[in-house]
Amino acid sequence: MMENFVFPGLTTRVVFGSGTMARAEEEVRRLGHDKVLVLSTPHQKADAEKLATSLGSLSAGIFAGAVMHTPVNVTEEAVEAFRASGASAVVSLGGGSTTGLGKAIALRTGADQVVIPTTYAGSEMTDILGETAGGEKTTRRSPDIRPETVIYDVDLTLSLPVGLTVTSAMNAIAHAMEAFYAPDRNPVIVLMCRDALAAFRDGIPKLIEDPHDRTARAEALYAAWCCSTALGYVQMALHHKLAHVFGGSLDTPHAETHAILLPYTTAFNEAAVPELLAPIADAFGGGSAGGGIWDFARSVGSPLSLKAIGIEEADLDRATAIAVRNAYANPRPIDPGSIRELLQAAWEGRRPGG
Ligand SMILES: NC(=O)c1ccc[n+]([C@@H]2O[C@H](COP(=O)([O-])OP(=O)(O)OC[C@H]3O[C@@H](n4cnc5c(N)ncnc54)[C@H](O)[C@@H]3O)[C@@H](O)[C@H]2O)c1
Ligand SMILES: O=C(O)CCC(=O)CC(=O)O
Repeated sequence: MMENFVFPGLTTRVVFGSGTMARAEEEVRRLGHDKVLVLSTPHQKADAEKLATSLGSLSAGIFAGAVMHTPVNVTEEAVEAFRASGASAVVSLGGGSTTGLGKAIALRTGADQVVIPTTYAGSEMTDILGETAGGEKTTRRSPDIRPETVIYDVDLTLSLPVGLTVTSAMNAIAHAMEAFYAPDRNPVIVLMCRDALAAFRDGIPKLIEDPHDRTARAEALYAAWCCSTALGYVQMALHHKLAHVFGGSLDTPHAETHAILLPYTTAFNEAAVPELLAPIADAFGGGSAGGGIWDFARSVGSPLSLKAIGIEEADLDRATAIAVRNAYANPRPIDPGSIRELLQAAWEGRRPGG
């Protein structure tokens, strides 16, 4: 039977395709701005400079200091640069770290945001901002955080290294996984997530063979848009909470952390809501959602254990304590014992369900 639902509408304008970055000027002007600050990480500064040049008189300069997990001290420096530049909007060129910085600036100054994503992390379609201060990551949601315009340019993802292609896709799949059981899910989001799973399942092996396969890159970026949209309209639960604990308190790399935890959080919640996670088992096989996603992760060379990214076994108790501190809408009740068991399995890299 069809469940009751609310469909909130999709508010962010999306421009998708190949070569679409050339439309940045038109999109900024469409929002009514005549000065923008271009944002990037230090690694993508050359790309930001090219973009700023192409924006001509619209460009008020570049801030190329975005850092993973959005540290508040970096944001403060960027806000100062934004105010000094005379810009009224930001153009964020890069992965989730750059998008996060743009959101943090927007929240503090009211700036509009045009985001040009270059990974599959999926921050661009959400109203979520995670920020790190004092060794802890806190998350908030607000309509003021959600970007006004997103330009997906397939060409910009051709340079994404294979390792990050795989783990960033796993990060996106995690958004779909939690959307399937979110209390505020709706049929449109569920359809988008099903389509995204198939696109990643078929596209990622092709990108491992040939990272410049434009058709597969387009499929993967489309899938990333679907998953980001899902994350932007539903509540996050255990999986994202655990990823934030490791990222915020133990400074683990974001995409890898998601990739490693995903089979375990999936299996944990599958025990409570197998019917809601059936699309994952359908997409990846393996006899179960948790087992299927672990098999897929192994087949595409995704990291499989927390141990492999430098987490000490002794860190698991602290991570458990932080993870159970706040309540969130998880379909299976959470207690320290079961979370510690989940983390032990993820630390060792054991296949869920044997
Ligand atoms: N708020 C949200 O809704 C949301 C959602 C997902 C992720 N995030 C945040 O995003 C951050 C992680 O984002 P990420 O995984 O995209 O990492 P990232 O943005 O830090 O990118 C990783 C590295 O890859 C480089 N890079 C990005 N795209 C590239 C490309 N096409 N070619 C070559 N190099 C490229 C970047 O410059 C950076 O050095 C975290 O801080 C996370 O919390 C937020
Ligand atoms: O901006 C954040 O860090 C919170 C949302 C988020 O990180 C989504 C994710 O974990 O991929």
